[in-house]
Amino acid sequence: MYIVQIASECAPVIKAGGLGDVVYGLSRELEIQGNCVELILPKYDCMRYDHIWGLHEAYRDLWVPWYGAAIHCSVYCGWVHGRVCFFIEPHSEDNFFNRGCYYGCHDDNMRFAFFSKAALEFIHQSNKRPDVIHCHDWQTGLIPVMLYEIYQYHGMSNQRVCYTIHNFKHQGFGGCEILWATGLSRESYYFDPERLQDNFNPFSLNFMKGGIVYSNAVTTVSPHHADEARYTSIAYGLGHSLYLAQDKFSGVLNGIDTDFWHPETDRYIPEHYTKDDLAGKAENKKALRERLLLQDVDKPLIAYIGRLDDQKGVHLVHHAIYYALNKGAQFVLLGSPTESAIGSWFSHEKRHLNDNPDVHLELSFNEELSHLIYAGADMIVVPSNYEPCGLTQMIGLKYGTVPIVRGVGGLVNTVFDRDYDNYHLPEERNGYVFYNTDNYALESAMERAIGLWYDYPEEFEKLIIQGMNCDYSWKYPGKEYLAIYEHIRHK
Ligand SMILES: Nc1ncnc2c1ncn2[C@@H]1O[C@H](COP(=O)(O)OP(=O)(O)O[C@H]2O[C@H](CO)[C@@H](O)[C@H](O)[C@H]2O)[C@@H](O)[C@H]1O
Repeated sequence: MYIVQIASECAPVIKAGGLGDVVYGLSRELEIQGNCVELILPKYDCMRYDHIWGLHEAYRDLWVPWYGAAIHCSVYCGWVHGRVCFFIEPHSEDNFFNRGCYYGCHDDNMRFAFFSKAALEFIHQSNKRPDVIHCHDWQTGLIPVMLYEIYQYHGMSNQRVCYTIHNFKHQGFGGCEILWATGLSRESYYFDPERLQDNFNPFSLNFMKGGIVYSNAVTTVSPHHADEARYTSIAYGLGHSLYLAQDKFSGVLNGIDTDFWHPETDRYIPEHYTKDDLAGKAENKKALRERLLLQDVDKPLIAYIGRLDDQKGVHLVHHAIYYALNKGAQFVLLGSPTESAIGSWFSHEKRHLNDNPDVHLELSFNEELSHLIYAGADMIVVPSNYEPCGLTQMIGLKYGTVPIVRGVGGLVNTVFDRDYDNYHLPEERNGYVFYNTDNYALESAMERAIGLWYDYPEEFEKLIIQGMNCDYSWKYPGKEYLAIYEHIRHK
């Protein structure tokens, strides 16, 4: 099958969070399973060019219709760790992708509406005719809309769209300017509850709703989160749209790319190790302590890695730091704040804890350091308010780092409480789970984990190995996506 992935991120060249990992990892797996896969991405000025091989101009004159005129674009092609990627570079005063950031601009909706239009225009003009176009999150929600309403009349009537929602919180909104810019035009047609009109604000168009309404298949990134989206308010107002789309909506658990995330081959960690010989893990713990100037003592090391965002339960992340220190553990945090208030809060904590030899807070995005933390820590906390899938617990498991998670979203599908899980045999359990959002709930799980580490080290090691035995690779999710593609292709 010929599949084109269109997204705003692809790890490691463009990565703000888990979306990038998924776009890369899924693409690689689909190729391994015998398919032809290409990716279309924006050409940001700040992406990691050192991860692109053979970048060259592949298509010089792509004119993309925009506001009744057209914007001139170049399309570059290069290989990102083996994946063929096309990067779209517009030449206009808007400077859509030369902003020194991926997201967070006042005109993000216009930037990604343009990217969506340009991606379709590129497919159209270069005569690519993929069987399936797979788009991701709000940034590409307009692709199935434009495909169905415009491009199918220009020789693209056989293309089918699978649309994956990684986070319902960010949906992409805009007014009639989006319609005029993209050439969709007809205001009264799109400002309709059955099309793009937002379910709560009648004066707004909703990109993600467009993705749900117009795609042939809609997925989110774990089965449990699909249920949450259907039956709770976590779909942020899109519950009714999902209800209407119920026949094409499902949850497919993400995987992790076990070529990139593997303690036996990881290029960023000083010592490799396996589940049969964990000595290397202890060496990585030492190296991590050295790098972050933590004291080398007989204490467990607990980590948090992720965006510092309300979604991630930052109040519990904060509490976890102090609770760990009180209970005789060390704590390392690697977090990228998504709001200035959260950034200031954690910067304040960082200064406050600066001289403590048992804690380090790193407030930045650092891919290399994240690998060393996964390899060197004993436990990883994921106390999210909601979590569509969550990759850090799966990466943690692969590296023998015991997850302590809140039982929501994909965390429910991947972490099974050592002491209380009713559905898995003791030898299949791999971590600790708590449910409430208060400090006591978190403490109940952390206390059990730290207690096991101190009092029953052999039992703790058994838990590590059980976690390393879990297979959260892309092998099975890749097959599930292929089954979805096959299904929509023949419809
Ligand atoms: N400061 C930092 N430095 C280095 N690396 C960092 C980092 N902060 C995060 N990362 C890395 O980014 C990824 C984050 O994965 P998450 O599952 O937490 O995704 P996120 O919430 O961004 O995305 C959304 O999409 C993904 C993918 O579908 C879902 O799993 C998730 O639930 C949903 O919220 C991991 O690879 C992690 O190591």
